[in-house]
Amino acid sequence: MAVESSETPCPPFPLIGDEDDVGGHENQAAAEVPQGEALELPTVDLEAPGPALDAACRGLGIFRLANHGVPADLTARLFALARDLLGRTPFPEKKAQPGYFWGTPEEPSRRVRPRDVNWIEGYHVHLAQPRPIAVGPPPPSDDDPALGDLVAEYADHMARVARRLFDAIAEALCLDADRTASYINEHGGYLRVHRYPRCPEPGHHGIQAHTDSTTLSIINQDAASGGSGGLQVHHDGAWRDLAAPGVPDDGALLVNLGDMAKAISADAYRSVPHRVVASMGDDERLSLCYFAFPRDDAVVSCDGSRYRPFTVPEFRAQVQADLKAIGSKVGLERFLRH
Ligand SMILES: O=C(O)CCC(=O)C(=O)O
Ligand SMILES: [Fe+2]
Repeated sequence: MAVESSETPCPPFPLIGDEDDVGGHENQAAAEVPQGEALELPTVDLEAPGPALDAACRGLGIFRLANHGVPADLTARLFALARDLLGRTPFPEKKAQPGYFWGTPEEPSRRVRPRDVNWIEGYHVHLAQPRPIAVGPPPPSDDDPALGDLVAEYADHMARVARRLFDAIAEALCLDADRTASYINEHGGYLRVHRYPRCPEPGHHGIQAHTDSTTLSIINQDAASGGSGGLQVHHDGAWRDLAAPGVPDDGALLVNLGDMAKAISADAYRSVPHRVVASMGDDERLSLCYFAFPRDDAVVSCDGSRYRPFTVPEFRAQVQADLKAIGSKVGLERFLRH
């Protein structure tokens, strides 16, 4: 049995209670690593990143970003539209829309257990596609915004923020002009609009633990999600919620570094393991996530690095091969020099 009927907006997420292979398995999510105290994140000011940026990248690998210049009303309109589209549209209609995804993309070669299916749905947008961006349904009338138009406007802000941030990172890492230009492709990459629907059963993840394969990722969570909103970071041997910001709804973005930032800094910067717990209370979580990678033709390398030089297409191919063979990403360890 699944939770959904064809009339409801909820995708057909499977329940753990219906698993037929539970014998001998512990509930992984419940049995896991201890939960530590909420983590206070440093704040970096995009207008004056200074030494705080380098320190945050070396320390936690995740920080709040203030003074980013993304208009609050653009974010609010995007969240309102996404909430409406994803929260009300019957699932069969949603799944026919361009860019829609839900759950965990299944590898044909392996069976994903119900407890491993992510309780998430949303829209996935490749930013390199020509505009107008084809995502979601057509707007009901010419006076209504198309999801693709709002996403395009938001993506332009993300590109500006990512470039500015990366220029400051490149300066801190003393990267040459070529690497500064090519280690982040701010107009490529992708953007995801996430909804974590309410989940009726404990033990599920919104997104299971992972590191991003990006240079950097920028997360914007809706105000209703509060401080942490289900996002957790693995730090000092425990999963930690994020402490609420000093000022509620301070409008800051969250930035986390990914594997490419770790590689180009010879492990000086952290690619932080994180996950999202499934939405259990009354608030369901929404987030806008922007993912930026090096250009495809950039050779990712760093003096003194443990990793051999590689390109993003090589890295992606390895991740896909590992997902197929063992069901999970191995990541940078696959690129260690011998
Ligand atoms: O939705 C979020 O806040 C985080 C999602 C995430 O970690 C990812 O998509 O890689
Ligand atoms: Fe992530």
